[in-house]
Amino acid sequence: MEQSKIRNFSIIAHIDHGKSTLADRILEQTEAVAKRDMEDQILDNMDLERERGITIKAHAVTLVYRANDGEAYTFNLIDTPGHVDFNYEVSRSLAACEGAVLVVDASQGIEAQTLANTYLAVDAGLEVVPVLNKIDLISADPDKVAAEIEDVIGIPAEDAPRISAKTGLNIKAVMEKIVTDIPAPQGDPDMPLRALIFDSYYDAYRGVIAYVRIKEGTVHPGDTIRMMAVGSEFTVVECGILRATSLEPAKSLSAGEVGYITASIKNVREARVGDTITLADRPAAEPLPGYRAVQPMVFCGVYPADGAHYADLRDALEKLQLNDAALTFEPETSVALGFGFRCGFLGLLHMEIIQERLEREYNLDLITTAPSVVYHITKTDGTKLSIDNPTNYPDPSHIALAEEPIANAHIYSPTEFVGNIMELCQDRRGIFKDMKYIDTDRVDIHYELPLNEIIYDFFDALKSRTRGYASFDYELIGYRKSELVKLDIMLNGEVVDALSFIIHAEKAYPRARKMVEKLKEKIPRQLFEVPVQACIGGKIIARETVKAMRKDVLAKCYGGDITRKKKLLEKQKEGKKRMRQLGTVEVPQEAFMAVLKLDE
Ligand SMILES: Nc1nc2c(ncn2[C@@H]2O[C@H](COP(=O)(O)OP(=O)(O)OP(=O)(O)O)[C@@H](O)[C@H]2O)c(=O)[nH]1
Repeated sequence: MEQSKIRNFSIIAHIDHGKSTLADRILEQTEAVAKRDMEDQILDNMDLERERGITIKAHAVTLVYRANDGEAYTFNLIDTPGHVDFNYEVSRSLAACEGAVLVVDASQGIEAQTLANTYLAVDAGLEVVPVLNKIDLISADPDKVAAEIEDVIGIPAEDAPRISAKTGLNIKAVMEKIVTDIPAPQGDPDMPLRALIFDSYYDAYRGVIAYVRIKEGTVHPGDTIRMMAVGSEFTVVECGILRATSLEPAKSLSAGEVGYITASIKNVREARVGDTITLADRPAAEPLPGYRAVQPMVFCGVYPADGAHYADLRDALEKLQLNDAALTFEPETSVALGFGFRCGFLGLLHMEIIQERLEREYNLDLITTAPSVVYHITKTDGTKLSIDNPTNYPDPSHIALAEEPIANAHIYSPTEFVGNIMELCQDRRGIFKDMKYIDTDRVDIHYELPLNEIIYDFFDALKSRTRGYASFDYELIGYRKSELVKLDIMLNGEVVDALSFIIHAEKAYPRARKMVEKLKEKIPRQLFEVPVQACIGGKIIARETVKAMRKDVLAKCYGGDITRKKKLLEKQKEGKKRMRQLGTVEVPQEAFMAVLKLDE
């Protein structure tokens, strides 16, 4: 294929600004899919994605567009996820392109991820083509938003296409811009192969399907390829082009092209996003820049509600991991919850998605423990530890230095909420850095926030304090010394390990208070009195008591209606299944959930 007729691009946007809708329209207008096959948001093919209306994994598709100049152009459209948890995937997708279409909602203006994603694109050296979307809305103000793009981002936007992805208005203008403004790829097809893996997924029949951008060289079926970072080698079974609803085999893929490679690879870990593929017998000297193994940032314990389902949970996690190199898990045991797994995630959204998929697709009932970040501990004897599980937190007398991860956070909001936002950030131990005006009525507030203050419910709290108007973006900047303590919860005098967590000393008391109150509320009365206590290193800092009483479900059942009695007893039994016997105390699953979401 002639390189001058190829355009490789991504669409980037803040969440909900219309990226997927625009992709659909482009697919429709290039007739990549017959109208009748056109399902809304065809690129978002995971059920959960469609339901939540977010894009989780990056996808790609090859299209043919006949431009006004009469020529046929090959468009490789690479979709990117819009959420911060998946930033690494965004930047790898961008590295596969020469340009990015920046979609900005003309009724909302620039938001946190508009800027974060634009910076990623600019860093990757891409040509950014701005597009003003949703001009069908009465509240749209394209002139103002165009000015905002010029002022804040610094790219010309006066002739940016003004479109409605929903109604299909002006989509052609976007496609012409792609042809005229985005450079064609360059790269020598005769050089040693260098192909960037920007996405991969596991298919039960073919093994891993690696989505690649060929930067230099050529690859054919039968070639022996080597993954430069991982080091493993495979024989190419098939390569080809990504059509909207199918994979189309080709004789070869060469420099400038985007496509897929299959090579009987058994696990996505062998074909990691960001790795460079080369040929084993004629390897490239250097891999493409920027590969890094993604590190999980948030950890939690995941346990089957019914211990008998442990093996099912393991199978499900293994299956999910085939497709998700960022998910980690290892067996863990808890006195309270039995056998389960310590799982690592990129962030909270990633964690929620995995939990939901486990429950939904694998029909598992789960109990999860409070999410934790990774703390760095230096012990008095000099050993350094990374702690992601409160259970492994050393005795305070052995700790010389405790450090926690810190994030750079940017919050974009209308000016009227600045007070509320600052109050929230201050309350979350934030350090104010600066505040910039985006335009007369919106600001960019920059804070340094401890990651463990973000992972609980920061986003929800931010939304409720700003009536949903604020947007938020963060990146990890490093570790900082902190006063940390491990807070334990005791029921009837016994520590429930699954409820322990690590927290800043200043926050420990109010949190302990709330937890014991919540537990008191959620734990049903038992045959005996149950003290609920919170303690730090054996010192009790809060206490409540669950009074003794047995709930007699038959109390209201007068007379001799045996079927009704049976029904009630059955119901009680059902409820019990969801109870956990913790030492001598029965705790409903609900109680675990409740203490994780204290603000509700
Ligand atoms: N009125 C109007 N609504 C639009 C337009 N484009 C998209 N929308 C709506 O905006 C919402 C978000 O659109 P999506 O395309 O899912 O947004 P997205 O940017 O892909 O979101 P993520 O996949 O989460 O990143 C949907 O409800 C769309 O129907 C438009 O031009 N006009």
